[in-house]
Amino acid sequence: MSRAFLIVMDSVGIGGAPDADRFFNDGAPDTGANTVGHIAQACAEGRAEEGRSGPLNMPTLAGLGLGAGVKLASGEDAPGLMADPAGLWGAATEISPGKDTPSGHWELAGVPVPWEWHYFPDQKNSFPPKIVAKACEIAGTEGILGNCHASGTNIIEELGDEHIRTGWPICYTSADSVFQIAAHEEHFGLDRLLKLCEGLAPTLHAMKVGRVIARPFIGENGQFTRTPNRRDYAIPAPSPTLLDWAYDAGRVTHAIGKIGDIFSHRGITHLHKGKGDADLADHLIRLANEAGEGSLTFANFVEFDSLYGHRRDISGYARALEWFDTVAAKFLDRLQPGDLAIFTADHGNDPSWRGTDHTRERVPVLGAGPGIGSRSVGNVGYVDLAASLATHLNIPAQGPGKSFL
Ligand SMILES: O=P(O)(O)O[C@H]1O[C@H](CO)[C@@H](O)[C@H]1O
Ligand SMILES: [Mn+2]
Ligand SMILES: [Mn+2]
Repeated sequence: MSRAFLIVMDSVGIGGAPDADRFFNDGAPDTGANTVGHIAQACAEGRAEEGRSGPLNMPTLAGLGLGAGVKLASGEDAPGLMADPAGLWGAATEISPGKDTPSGHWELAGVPVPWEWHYFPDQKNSFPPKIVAKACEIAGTEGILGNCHASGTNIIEELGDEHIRTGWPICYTSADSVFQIAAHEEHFGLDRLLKLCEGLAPTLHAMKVGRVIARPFIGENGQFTRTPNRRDYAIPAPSPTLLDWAYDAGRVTHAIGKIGDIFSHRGITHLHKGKGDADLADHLIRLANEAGEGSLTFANFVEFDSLYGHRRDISGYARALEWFDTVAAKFLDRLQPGDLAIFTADHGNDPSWRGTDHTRERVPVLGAGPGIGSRSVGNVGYVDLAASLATHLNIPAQGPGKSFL
């Protein structure tokens, strides 16, 4: 028996998606977007100097083959990361018709999305009247605020005071298939916000809206901050995923961070959450020491995406990558003979790109563990990660993936 770890660095794409021309930011295609490549280039050119300095410094993940993966996926150089790979390395391509978190994670877990998501139009009154009416009915309010595409941090700054005055929830969406509700934890109430999201979810899921997301915030007088009590209510995956395969085979499955929400809490025996990625890193490192034989640990580190990608903050994203690299080193040091850990991502979110939405990209495949050795797996599919981890764990896989082990 051996252990498996699947670690998703949310939005850490490496460019080169063959269908990037079918995905958009601000109405223009994502062709050419490259999260890691463009951050590395900005760092090398001195354009990412806030709170850090110089070329992107990621010795551990670059050592496994991150820079080589960027080159393979996109043909571009990633200055500072072009070490000779010492791990199992490659690039993975998504086929699901969405560049969002559930699509990416489900496909990495072996299940491509078989349907088209419903997206709300980028216009005044993005939401149909029946959805607005349902939100009002559950919330017990005369109306909603927002009803448009927005950045979550901007909209609470704009509408936070009005929300406190009227008591109306702030409902907004983005280029993703999401219905997001921002509300004040004290004035509106956190429980009331969660009940509102939970109550709306079945109707929105029936329309193939991927997630209803609670976005609680605190503060007063135009000064508002979001709290860690975000909660995602996602449509269940259409068929059993890697988590279910492991669970059904009697294995222990550890979910770190958002994984529980993304998989509607299916196939999970242990949930490990935290206030931020630093807490999640502690969980990951602890589980490298403690996870039992035959277990699967599936982690998501969200702050690359939520704090820096959507905010188009290149320095911040670079700081997060450099910090995470030190976490990866501590984690890898604790792996045991027979273990396999794969670092990957769910989509891109190039902080140098136009707009504020995700970017369609390939993602890295970086496999490591004592005895795993160095080899290119080439260009694989997202689903092949699930098949490979199933092979490693010696459990039956389902769906279209092929193991690269
Ligand atoms: O701007 P915020 O609220 O962070 O929203 C972002 O977070 C959502 C879910 O990950 C994305 O769809 C994007 O809109
Ligand atoms: Mn994501
Ligand atoms: Mn995102």
